[in-house]
Amino acid sequence: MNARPSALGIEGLSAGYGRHPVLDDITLAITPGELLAVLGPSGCGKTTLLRSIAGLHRISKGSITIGEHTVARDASLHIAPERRRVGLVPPEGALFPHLTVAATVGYGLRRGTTRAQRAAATETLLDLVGLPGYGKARPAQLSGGQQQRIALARALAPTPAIVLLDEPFSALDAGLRATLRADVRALLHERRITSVLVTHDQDEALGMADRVVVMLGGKVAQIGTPEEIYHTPATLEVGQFVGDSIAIAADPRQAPEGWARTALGAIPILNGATKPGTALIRPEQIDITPAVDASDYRVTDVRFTGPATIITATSTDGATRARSFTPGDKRLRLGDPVDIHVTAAVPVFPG
Ligand SMILES: Nc1ncnc2c1ncn2[C@@H]1O[C@H](COP(=O)(O)OP(=O)(O)OP(=O)(O)O)[C@@H](O)[C@H]1O
Repeated sequence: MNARPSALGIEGLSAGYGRHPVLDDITLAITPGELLAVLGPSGCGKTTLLRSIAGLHRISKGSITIGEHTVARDASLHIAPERRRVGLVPPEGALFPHLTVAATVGYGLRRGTTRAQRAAATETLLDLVGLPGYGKARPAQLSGGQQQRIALARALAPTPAIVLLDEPFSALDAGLRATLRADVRALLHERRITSVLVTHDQDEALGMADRVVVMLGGKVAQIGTPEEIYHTPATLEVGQFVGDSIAIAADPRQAPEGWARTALGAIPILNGATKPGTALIRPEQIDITPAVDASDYRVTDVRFTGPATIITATSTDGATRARSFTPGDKRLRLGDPVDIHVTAAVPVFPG
């Protein structure tokens, strides 16, 4: 038994729109202070899950528990959003244009506090999100990133049990997105704020979260640490959705134990597969080097990206292609004959 209470527990949750089912039997638990990312392609139901937790969408089956309180059970129990102690940060802040920053953040502070207490608490929150002294500003005077910081301060004001972030950085340009991700992650961790981050951005999910839930087609496909999701995907589908990869036929029969025969030669395998299947290989697990002898592979693309050069090699019959990330310039040119080595043990999936 796990003695640690969950900050959020979801059991057998199903939900949809009218007759259109979206979420199918979702079960997951979040520990206090954890940052969980929900990662999935567009339309898989991420926002519906977040809105169900927030109480903005009625579930049809299962239950949602926040701390010790069950806030939704089947279609029969539905606690109103304002009584769930959740703070929501929507994709583009959705700040009221006519309210000042102080009024926006102060709005969420608990009733019963004096004006002076609210002003002090507001300033503390603005400090926390890196915008001290911005109380008098209005949304139109703020950048997109500043608006998102205010939306976070507003969500944190009533000291919620859980903060839900719905694609909070999607409207920002790349540089600002990276800064804000790092700042928000540090803030949530320092304060041990339990949070759920919905995103379709893999870098964001892997780089920010303590654990990641991969959702495919309304179901939980895998829950794990970013490293587990990336290196030991539960299925070929998860592996192909998260990160770059190539998939090739692999046959562990007629190969030494722990190895499989593939079009790239014998490769080491991870998960003890004994039947023919499909190996999933990441570009950083592939080494492409100038051919020592005659080779069936030629360089078909060289792409410089700054920190790495991406080299693609293709077999002369066109059937097999491998991609490799290599730091710097490997002095390979289009058309060069090459050898391909798989440098790490990789998973093999059935089929
Ligand atoms: N109000 C609605 N009425 C009917 N169907 C809806 C409604 N909102 C969403 N859907 C449908 O539910 C499914 C899941 O939508 P949802 O917004 O939860 O997905 P998502 O994973 O958040 O997608 P995205 O990353 O594009 O925001 C989609 O097929 C969508 O068309």
